[in-house]
Amino acid sequence: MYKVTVIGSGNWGSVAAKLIASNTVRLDSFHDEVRMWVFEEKLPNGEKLTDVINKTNENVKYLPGIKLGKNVVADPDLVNAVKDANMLVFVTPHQFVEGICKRLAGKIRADAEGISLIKGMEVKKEGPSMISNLITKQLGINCSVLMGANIANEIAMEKFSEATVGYNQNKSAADRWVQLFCTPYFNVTAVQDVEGVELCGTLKNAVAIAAGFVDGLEMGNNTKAAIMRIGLKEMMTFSKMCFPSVKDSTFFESCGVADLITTCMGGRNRKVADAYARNGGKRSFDELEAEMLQGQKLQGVLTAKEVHEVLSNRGWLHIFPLFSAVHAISTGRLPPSAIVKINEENLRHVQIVSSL
Ligand SMILES: NC(=O)c1ccc[n+]([C@@H]2O[C@H](COP(=O)([O-])OP(=O)(O)OC[C@H]3O[C@@H](n4cnc5c(N)ncnc54)[C@H](O)[C@@H]3O)[C@@H](O)[C@H]2O)c1
Ligand SMILES: O=P(O)(O)OC[C@H](O)CO
Repeated sequence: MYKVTVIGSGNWGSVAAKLIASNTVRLDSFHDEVRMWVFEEKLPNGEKLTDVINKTNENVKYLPGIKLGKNVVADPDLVNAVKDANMLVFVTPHQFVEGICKRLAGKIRADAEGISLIKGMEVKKEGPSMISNLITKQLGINCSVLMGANIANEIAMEKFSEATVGYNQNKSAADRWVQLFCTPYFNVTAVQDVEGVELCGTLKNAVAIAAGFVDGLEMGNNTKAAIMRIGLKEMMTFSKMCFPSVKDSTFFESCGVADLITTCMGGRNRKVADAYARNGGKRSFDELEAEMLQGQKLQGVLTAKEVHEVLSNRGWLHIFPLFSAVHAISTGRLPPSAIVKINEENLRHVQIVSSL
Protein backbone atom coordinates (compact mmCIF):
# COMPACT_ATOMS: atom_id res chain seq x y z
CA MET A 1 0.00 0.00 0.00
CA TYR A 2 1.19 3.50 -0.79
CA LYS A 3 0.92 6.32 1.73
CA VAL A 4 1.20 9.91 0.51
CA THR A 5 2.43 13.06 2.27
CA VAL A 6 2.30 16.49 0.66
CA ILE A 7 5.14 18.71 1.90
CA GLY A 8 3.78 22.23 1.51
CA SER A 9 0.35 23.81 1.79
CA GLY A 10 0.37 27.06 -0.19
CA ASN A 11 -1.95 27.77 -3.12
CA TRP A 12 -0.71 24.91 -5.34
CA GLY A 13 0.20 22.64 -2.42
CA SER A 14 -3.42 22.74 -1.23
CA VAL A 15 -4.78 22.01 -4.72
CA ALA A 16 -2.29 19.14 -5.10
CA ALA A 17 -3.55 17.68 -1.80
CA LYS A 18 -7.14 17.96 -3.06
CA LEU A 19 -6.35 16.20 -6.36
CA ILE A 20 -4.42 13.42 -4.62
CA ALA A 21 -7.03 12.94 -1.88
CA SER A 22 -9.76 12.47 -4.48
CA ASN A 23 -7.75 9.55 -5.89
CA THR A 24 -6.49 7.89 -2.70
CA VAL A 25 -10.10 7.33 -1.51
CA ARG A 26 -10.93 5.81 -4.90
CA LEU A 27 -7.92 3.58 -5.56
CA ASP A 28 -7.21 0.43 -3.51
CA SER A 29 -3.43 0.62 -3.72
CA PHE A 30 -3.28 3.87 -1.71
CA HIS A 31 -4.09 4.60 1.93
CA ASP A 32 -7.05 6.98 2.07
CA GLU A 33 -5.38 9.51 4.38
CA VAL A 34 -3.18 12.20 2.83
CA ARG A 35 -0.99 14.11 5.29
CA MET A 36 -0.22 17.72 4.36
CA TRP A 37 2.67 19.46 6.13
CA VAL A 38 1.77 23.04 7.02
CA PHE A 39 4.34 25.75 7.73
CA GLU A 40 2.47 26.84 10.85
CA GLU A 41 1.24 30.38 11.19
CA LYS A 42 -1.33 32.28 13.24
CA LEU A 43 -4.33 33.77 11.49
CA PRO A 44 -5.49 37.33 12.32
CA ASN A 45 -8.08 35.88 14.77
CA GLY A 46 -5.27 34.15 16.69
CA GLU A 47 -6.14 30.59 15.55
CA LYS A 48 -3.47 28.30 14.12
CA LEU A 49 -3.78 27.66 10.38
CA THR A 50 -3.40 23.88 10.91
CA ASP A 51 -6.28 23.78 13.41
CA VAL A 52 -8.54 25.73 11.06
CA ILE A 53 -7.71 23.46 8.10
CA ASN A 54 -8.52 20.37 10.16
CA LYS A 55 -11.72 21.92 11.53
CA THR A 56 -13.11 23.33 8.27
CA ASN A 57 -11.37 21.13 5.65
CA GLU A 58 -10.32 24.35 3.94
CA ASN A 59 -7.00 26.19 3.68
CA VAL A 60 -8.61 29.52 4.52
CA LYS A 61 -5.42 31.48 3.89
CA TYR A 62 -4.00 30.01 0.68
CA LEU A 63 -7.06 28.42 -0.97
CA PRO A 64 -10.21 29.88 0.57
CA GLY A 65 -13.61 28.53 -0.42
CA ILE A 66 -12.39 25.09 -1.59
CA LYS A 67 -12.90 21.83 0.36
CA LEU A 68 -9.75 19.71 0.31
CA GLY A 69 -11.39 16.35 1.00
CA LYS A 70 -12.08 14.91 4.45
CA ASN A 71 -9.10 12.54 4.14
CA VAL A 72 -6.59 15.44 4.07
CA VAL A 73 -4.98 15.88 7.48
CA ALA A 74 -2.94 19.03 8.11
CA ASP A 75 0.16 18.47 10.27
CA PRO A 76 2.53 21.23 11.46
CA ASP A 77 5.23 18.69 12.49
CA LEU A 78 7.37 18.00 9.41
CA VAL A 79 9.00 14.81 10.70
CA ASN A 80 5.71 13.39 11.98
CA ALA A 81 4.04 14.22 8.66
CA VAL A 82 6.50 12.12 6.62
CA LYS A 83 7.24 9.24 8.98
CA ASP A 84 4.76 6.72 7.51
CA ALA A 85 4.80 7.92 3.90
CA ASN A 86 6.46 6.22 0.96
CA MET A 87 5.26 8.78 -1.61
CA LEU A 88 6.49 12.32 -0.88
CA VAL A 89 5.13 15.27 -2.84
CA PHE A 90 7.34 18.37 -2.53
CA VAL A 91 5.49 21.63 -3.21
CA THR A 92 6.91 24.69 -1.45
CA PRO A 93 8.45 27.87 -2.86
CA HIS A 94 11.92 26.82 -4.04
CA GLN A 95 13.85 29.03 -1.61
CA PHE A 96 12.69 26.85 1.34
CA VAL A 97 13.49 23.37 0.00
CA GLU A 98 17.08 23.11 1.12
CA GLY A 99 16.13 23.85 4.76
CA ILE A 100 13.24 21.38 4.59
CA CYS A 101 15.46 18.61 3.18
CA LYS A 102 18.07 19.19 5.92
CA ARG A 103 15.34 18.64 8.51
CA LEU A 104 14.14 15.50 6.71
CA ALA A 105 17.53 13.80 6.20
CA GLY A 106 17.52 10.41 7.94
CA LYS A 107 13.84 10.81 8.93
CA ILE A 108 12.05 9.33 5.91
CA ARG A 109 11.21 5.75 4.99
CA ALA A 110 13.94 3.86 3.12
CA ASP A 111 11.48 2.92 0.35
CA ALA A 112 10.22 6.47 -0.22
CA GLU A 113 9.84 7.95 -3.72
CA GLY A 114 9.63 11.69 -4.32
CA ILE A 115 8.04 14.04 -6.81
CA SER A 116 8.72 17.78 -7.00
CA LEU A 117 6.03 20.27 -8.10
CA ILE A 118 8.45 23.10 -7.28
CA LYS A 119 9.39 25.55 -10.02
CA GLY A 120 12.92 26.76 -9.35
CA MET A 121 16.59 25.86 -9.19
CA GLU A 122 19.75 26.42 -7.20
CA VAL A 123 23.06 27.68 -8.50
CA LYS A 124 26.20 25.83 -7.45
CA LYS A 125 29.84 26.47 -8.39
CA GLU A 126 29.51 23.84 -11.12
CA GLY A 127 26.35 25.43 -12.55
CA PRO A 128 22.58 25.13 -12.15
CA SER A 129 21.23 22.32 -10.03
CA MET A 130 17.56 21.44 -10.24
CA ILE A 131 15.36 21.03 -7.13
CA SER A 132 14.66 17.34 -7.91
CA ASN A 133 18.42 16.79 -7.86
CA LEU A 134 18.77 18.59 -4.53
CA ILE A 135 16.04 16.31 -3.08
CA THR A 136 17.72 13.19 -4.48
CA LYS A 137 21.14 14.22 -3.15
CA GLN A 138 20.00 15.29 0.30
CA LEU A 139 17.50 12.50 0.94
CA GLY A 140 18.88 9.68 -1.23
CA ILE A 141 15.55 9.07 -2.99
CA ASN A 142 14.47 8.92 -6.62
CA CYS A 143 12.65 12.14 -7.50
CA SER A 144 10.36 12.75 -10.49
CA VAL A 145 8.79 16.14 -11.29
CA LEU A 146 5.31 17.36 -12.24
CA MET A 147 4.97 20.68 -14.08
CA GLY A 148 2.39 22.13 -16.46
CA ALA A 149 0.00 24.92 -17.38
CA ASN A 150 -1.46 24.83 -13.91
CA ILE A 151 -2.77 27.99 -12.34
CA ALA A 152 -3.83 26.50 -9.02
CA ASN A 153 -7.08 28.43 -8.51
CA GLU A 154 -8.46 27.19 -11.85
CA ILE A 155 -7.68 23.54 -11.07
CA ALA A 156 -9.23 24.01 -7.61
CA MET A 157 -12.48 24.84 -9.44
CA GLU A 158 -12.04 21.64 -11.49
CA LYS A 159 -11.55 23.39 -14.83
CA PHE A 160 -9.80 21.12 -17.33
CA SER A 161 -6.01 21.28 -17.62
CA GLU A 162 -2.99 19.14 -18.46
CA ALA A 163 0.32 18.44 -16.75
CA THR A 164 3.58 16.62 -17.49
CA VAL A 165 5.44 14.20 -15.24
CA GLY A 166 9.18 14.09 -15.95
CA TYR A 167 11.12 10.98 -14.92
CA ASN A 168 14.61 9.59 -15.48
CA GLN A 169 14.85 5.81 -15.16
CA ASN A 170 11.97 4.68 -13.01
CA LYS A 171 8.99 4.34 -15.36
CA SER A 172 6.91 2.35 -12.87
CA ALA A 173 7.25 5.16 -10.29
CA ALA A 174 6.25 7.67 -12.99
CA ASP A 175 3.16 5.60 -13.83
CA ARG A 176 2.19 5.58 -10.15
CA TRP A 177 2.52 9.38 -9.96
CA VAL A 178 0.37 9.73 -13.07
CA GLN A 179 -2.27 7.50 -11.49
CA LEU A 180 -2.15 9.50 -8.25
CA PHE A 181 -2.66 12.89 -9.94
CA CYS A 182 -4.91 12.12 -12.95
CA THR A 183 -8.58 13.08 -12.71
CA PRO A 184 -11.17 13.69 -15.44
CA TYR A 185 -10.27 17.41 -15.27
CA PHE A 186 -6.48 16.98 -14.74
CA ASN A 187 -4.83 15.04 -17.53
CA VAL A 188 -1.24 13.94 -16.83
CA THR A 189 1.28 12.39 -19.23
CA ALA A 190 4.82 11.21 -18.49
CA VAL A 191 8.00 11.94 -20.45
CA GLN A 192 11.51 10.66 -19.82
CA ASP A 193 13.24 14.02 -19.29
CA VAL A 194 13.32 15.24 -15.68
CA GLU A 195 15.64 18.20 -16.32
CA GLY A 196 13.73 19.32 -19.43
CA VAL A 197 10.36 19.31 -17.66
CA GLU A 198 11.78 21.04 -14.58
CA LEU A 199 13.67 23.68 -16.56
CA CYS A 200 10.50 24.56 -18.48
CA GLY A 201 8.57 25.09 -15.23
CA THR A 202 11.43 27.08 -13.74
CA LEU A 203 12.49 29.37 -16.59
CA LYS A 204 8.98 30.38 -17.69
CA ASN A 205 8.65 32.31 -14.41
CA ALA A 206 11.41 34.72 -15.53
CA VAL A 207 9.69 35.17 -18.92
CA ALA A 208 6.40 35.89 -17.08
CA ILE A 209 8.11 38.78 -15.29
CA ALA A 210 8.99 40.21 -18.73
CA ALA A 211 5.37 39.72 -19.90
CA GLY A 212 4.18 41.59 -16.80
CA PHE A 213 6.47 44.54 -17.61
CA VAL A 214 4.96 44.71 -21.11
CA ASP A 215 1.42 44.65 -19.67
CA GLY A 216 2.28 47.33 -17.10
CA LEU A 217 3.64 49.52 -19.88
CA GLU A 218 0.46 48.84 -21.92
CA MET A 219 2.44 47.79 -24.97
CA GLY A 220 -0.20 45.45 -26.36
CA ASN A 221 -0.54 41.87 -27.59
CA ASN A 222 2.06 41.86 -30.37
CA THR A 223 4.80 42.99 -28.01
CA LYS A 224 3.77 40.40 -25.44
CA ALA A 225 3.79 37.65 -28.08
CA ALA A 226 7.28 38.76 -29.14
CA ILE A 227 8.49 38.57 -25.53
CA MET A 228 6.99 35.08 -25.18
CA ARG A 229 8.65 33.91 -28.41
CA ILE A 230 12.08 35.25 -27.43
CA GLY A 231 11.55 33.85 -23.94
CA LEU A 232 10.77 30.37 -25.26
CA LYS A 233 13.90 30.46 -27.42
CA GLU A 234 16.06 31.48 -24.47
CA MET A 235 14.44 28.77 -22.30
CA MET A 236 15.33 26.12 -24.88
CA THR A 237 18.86 27.44 -25.45
CA PHE A 238 19.63 27.76 -21.73
CA SER A 239 18.26 24.29 -20.97
CA LYS A 240 20.21 22.57 -23.74
CA MET A 241 23.45 24.44 -23.01
CA CYS A 242 23.26 23.46 -19.32
CA PHE A 243 21.80 19.96 -19.77
CA PRO A 244 22.52 18.57 -23.26
CA SER A 245 20.19 15.60 -22.63
CA VAL A 246 17.11 17.88 -22.60
CA LYS A 247 14.73 16.98 -25.45
CA ASP A 248 13.18 19.51 -27.88
CA SER A 249 9.86 17.63 -27.71
CA THR A 250 9.51 18.44 -23.98
CA PHE A 251 8.96 22.12 -24.82
CA PHE A 252 5.77 21.14 -26.67
CA GLU A 253 4.26 19.31 -23.69
CA SER A 254 2.02 21.04 -21.13
CA CYS A 255 5.12 21.87 -19.04
CA GLY A 256 6.60 23.88 -21.95
CA VAL A 257 4.79 26.22 -24.25
CA ALA A 258 1.40 25.75 -22.52
CA ASP A 259 2.74 26.73 -19.10
CA LEU A 260 4.60 29.67 -20.65
CA ILE A 261 1.34 30.94 -22.18
CA THR A 262 -0.85 30.52 -19.09
CA THR A 263 1.72 32.10 -16.76
CA CYS A 264 2.26 35.08 -19.07
CA MET A 265 -1.53 35.56 -19.27
CA GLY A 266 -2.76 34.89 -15.75
CA GLY A 267 -0.01 34.11 -13.24
CA ARG A 268 1.21 35.86 -10.09
CA ASN A 269 4.64 36.69 -11.56
CA ARG A 270 2.94 38.53 -14.42
CA LYS A 271 0.58 40.35 -12.07
CA VAL A 272 3.27 41.69 -9.72
CA ALA A 273 5.62 42.63 -12.60
CA ASP A 274 2.73 44.55 -14.18
CA ALA A 275 2.38 46.56 -10.94
CA TYR A 276 6.16 47.07 -10.78
CA ALA A 277 6.19 48.61 -14.27
CA ARG A 278 3.09 50.76 -13.57
CA ASN A 279 4.92 52.17 -10.55
CA GLY A 280 7.95 52.94 -12.75
CA GLY A 281 10.10 50.55 -10.72
CA LYS A 282 9.75 52.81 -7.65
CA ARG A 283 8.23 50.14 -5.39
CA SER A 284 10.28 46.97 -4.88
CA PHE A 285 9.12 43.49 -5.81
CA ASP A 286 9.31 42.46 -2.14
CA GLU A 287 6.95 45.25 -1.14
CA LEU A 288 4.50 44.55 -3.98
CA GLU A 289 4.60 40.78 -3.35
CA ALA A 290 3.71 41.25 0.33
CA GLU A 291 0.90 43.68 -0.49
CA MET A 292 -0.61 41.87 -3.49
CA LEU A 293 -0.12 38.16 -2.67
CA GLN A 294 -0.72 38.01 1.11
CA GLY A 295 1.82 35.32 1.91
CA GLN A 296 2.02 33.64 -1.49
CA LYS A 297 5.48 33.80 -3.08
CA LEU A 298 6.85 34.79 -6.47
CA GLN A 299 9.52 32.60 -8.02
CA GLY A 300 10.42 34.61 -11.15
CA VAL A 301 12.57 37.39 -9.67
CA LEU A 302 14.74 34.93 -7.75
CA THR A 303 14.92 32.65 -10.79
CA ALA A 304 16.09 35.58 -12.97
CA LYS A 305 18.84 36.24 -10.38
CA GLU A 306 19.85 32.57 -10.40
CA VAL A 307 19.88 32.43 -14.21
CA HIS A 308 21.93 35.63 -14.28
CA GLU A 309 24.50 34.06 -11.95
CA VAL A 310 24.91 31.11 -14.33
CA LEU A 311 25.14 33.43 -17.36
CA SER A 312 27.77 35.65 -15.69
CA ASN A 313 29.82 32.70 -14.46
CA ARG A 314 29.87 31.16 -17.91
CA GLY A 315 30.25 34.35 -19.98
CA TRP A 316 26.88 33.74 -21.67
CA LEU A 317 25.10 37.07 -20.95
CA HIS A 318 25.23 38.15 -24.60
CA ILE A 319 23.34 35.01 -25.70
CA PHE A 320 20.38 35.72 -23.36
CA PRO A 321 19.29 39.35 -23.72
CA LEU A 322 15.77 38.75 -22.34
CA PHE A 323 16.85 36.88 -19.20
CA SER A 324 19.60 39.48 -18.63
CA ALA A 325 17.17 42.38 -19.00
CA VAL A 326 14.61 40.81 -16.61
CA HIS A 327 17.27 40.59 -13.91
CA ALA A 328 18.60 44.11 -14.54
CA ILE A 329 15.07 45.60 -14.46
CA SER A 330 13.84 43.66 -11.44
CA THR A 331 16.87 44.80 -9.42
CA GLY A 332 16.36 48.44 -10.46
CA ARG A 333 19.43 48.72 -12.68
CA LEU A 334 17.41 49.33 -15.85
CA PRO A 335 13.95 50.89 -16.22
CA PRO A 336 10.97 48.62 -17.12
CA SER A 337 10.94 50.06 -20.68
CA ALA A 338 14.32 48.36 -21.29
CA ILE A 339 12.41 45.08 -21.76
CA VAL A 340 11.79 45.99 -25.40
CA LYS A 341 15.29 47.37 -25.98
CA ILE A 342 17.12 44.11 -25.72
CA ASN A 343 19.57 45.32 -28.33
CA GLU A 344 23.34 45.62 -28.42
CA GLU A 345 23.46 48.87 -26.46
CA ASN A 346 21.43 47.56 -23.55
CA LEU A 347 23.27 44.29 -23.56
CA ARG A 348 26.53 46.18 -23.14
CA HIS A 349 24.91 48.02 -20.24
CA VAL A 350 23.72 44.76 -18.69
CA GLN A 351 27.23 43.35 -19.00
CA ILE A 352 28.84 46.46 -17.49
CA VAL A 353 26.50 46.58 -14.48
CA SER A 354 26.91 42.83 -13.95
CA SER A 355 30.64 43.16 -13.71
CA LEU A 356 30.46 45.98 -11.09
N1 LIG B 1 0.13 28.62 -7.22
C1 LIG B 1 0.17 28.13 -8.43
O1 LIG B 1 -0.71 28.42 -9.28
C2 LIG B 1 1.29 27.18 -8.81
C3 LIG B 1 1.06 26.31 -9.90
C4 LIG B 1 2.07 25.43 -10.28
C5 LIG B 1 3.27 25.42 -9.58
N2 LIG B 1 3.47 26.24 -8.52
C6 LIG B 1 4.75 26.14 -7.80
O2 LIG B 1 4.53 25.45 -6.58
C7 LIG B 1 5.48 25.87 -5.60
C8 LIG B 1 4.74 26.23 -4.32
O3 LIG B 1 3.86 27.31 -4.58
P1 LIG B 1 2.46 27.49 -3.84
O4 LIG B 1 1.61 28.25 -4.80
O5 LIG B 1 1.94 26.19 -3.32
O6 LIG B 1 2.86 28.38 -2.56
P2 LIG B 1 2.37 29.87 -2.21
O7 LIG B 1 3.24 30.84 -2.92
O8 LIG B 1 0.90 29.99 -2.40
O9 LIG B 1 2.57 29.96 -0.65
C9 LIG B 1 3.76 30.15 0.03
C10 LIG B 1 3.94 28.97 0.98
O10 LIG B 1 5.23 29.06 1.60
C11 LIG B 1 5.07 28.78 2.98
N3 LIG B 1 6.21 29.35 3.69
C12 LIG B 1 6.42 30.64 4.04
N4 LIG B 1 7.59 30.74 4.70
C13 LIG B 1 8.11 29.48 4.76
C14 LIG B 1 9.31 28.94 5.29
N5 LIG B 1 10.21 29.72 5.91
N6 LIG B 1 9.54 27.62 5.15
C15 LIG B 1 8.66 26.83 4.50
N7 LIG B 1 7.50 27.27 3.98
C16 LIG B 1 7.24 28.60 4.11
C17 LIG B 1 3.73 29.37 3.33
O11 LIG B 1 3.26 28.82 4.54
C18 LIG B 1 2.92 28.93 2.13
O12 LIG B 1 2.46 27.61 2.30
C19 LIG B 1 6.26 27.04 -6.25
O13 LIG B 1 7.49 26.55 -6.74
C20 LIG B 1 5.36 27.47 -7.41
O14 LIG B 1 6.09 28.03 -8.47
C21 LIG B 1 2.49 27.12 -8.12
O1 LIG C 1 1.23 32.29 -10.56
P1 LIG C 1 2.62 31.96 -11.06
O2 LIG C 1 3.20 33.05 -11.89
O3 LIG C 1 3.50 31.53 -9.90
O4 LIG C 1 2.46 30.71 -12.02
C1 LIG C 1 1.65 29.65 -11.60
C2 LIG C 1 1.96 28.35 -12.30
O5 LIG C 1 3.32 28.07 -12.32
C3 LIG C 1 1.33 28.25 -13.67
O6 LIG C 1 1.52 26.95 -14.17
